[in-house]
Amino acid sequence: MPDRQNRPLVAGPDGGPSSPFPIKLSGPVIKGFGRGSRELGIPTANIPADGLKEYPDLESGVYYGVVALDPGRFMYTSGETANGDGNGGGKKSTTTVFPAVLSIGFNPYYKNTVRSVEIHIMAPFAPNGPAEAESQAQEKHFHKLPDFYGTNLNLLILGYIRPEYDYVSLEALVEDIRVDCEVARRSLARDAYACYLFGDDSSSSSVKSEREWLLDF
Ligand SMILES: Cc1cc2nc3c(=O)[nH]c(=O)nc-3n(C[C@H](O)[C@H](O)[C@H](O)COP(=O)(O)O)c2cc1C
Ligand SMILES: Nc1ncnc2c1ncn2[C@@H]1O[C@H](COP(=O)(O)OP(=O)(O)O)[C@@H](O)[C@H]1O
Ligand SMILES: [Mg+2]
Repeated sequence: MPDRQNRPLVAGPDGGPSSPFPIKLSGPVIKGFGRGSRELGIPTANIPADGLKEYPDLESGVYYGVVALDPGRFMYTSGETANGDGNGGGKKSTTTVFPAVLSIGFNPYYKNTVRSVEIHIMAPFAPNGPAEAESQAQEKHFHKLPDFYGTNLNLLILGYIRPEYDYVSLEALVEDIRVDCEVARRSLARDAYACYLFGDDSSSSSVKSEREWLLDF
């Protein structure tokens, strides 16, 4: 395993997602092994891996992106952020678009035999990006929502962070995931990525259509 001390805190080009991103995956939230919350303190919404068949070359690893949950089953009600709904305020849709970090693969630490897609949904942040203090506060506790098993989830993967690793301890795995959350937040706060979260009027037609897909349930 390479040096995990001095990791870059931003991943992917500043100009926006580049091929093969954005990658679209969706499906109902299913049960995993129950380790995310219980052992790591980091809940991950697992969705079926079938959608990966369309991307046979996609390597296992850790990615960042944006997520929406079917508002017919799950409605986000927290007023934690500056804009509350995470959509930048005053937008047509009230469905929250969340920043997310995810793992695709076999979880080498646990030696799974089946490939899984597991998404940790992070707290929404304001359109001008997470302030340093807000970011540090979020790092202390991983974001927890009420359970939403069975809810349809749409995911746009926007960038790649790192390969999956085995670890010497659970603490080392959790610490790397903490840094992944920071990398995802900083990467998504850049203008060419934040538009997927906030959908401002000046967004390009491709961003608009990808957001339409994201919010279509
Ligand atoms: C951002 C992120 C990065 C992860 N990186 C790794 C990793 O490098 N190696 C690993 O074995 N598991 C990794 N995991 C997966 C965790 O081990 C997994 O979330 C945990 O086993 C929970 O599984 P469960 O949903 O089946 O309960 C990562 C998970 C997340 C959310
Ligand atoms: N921030 C969050 N991100 C993802 N899932 C969350 C979050 N908060 C709560 N959950 C809930 O926790 C479940 C995941 O917990 P986890 O311990 O990983 O269980 P499982 O092994 O069944 O995936 C999700 O399916 C979802 O219902
Ligand atoms: Mg999980």
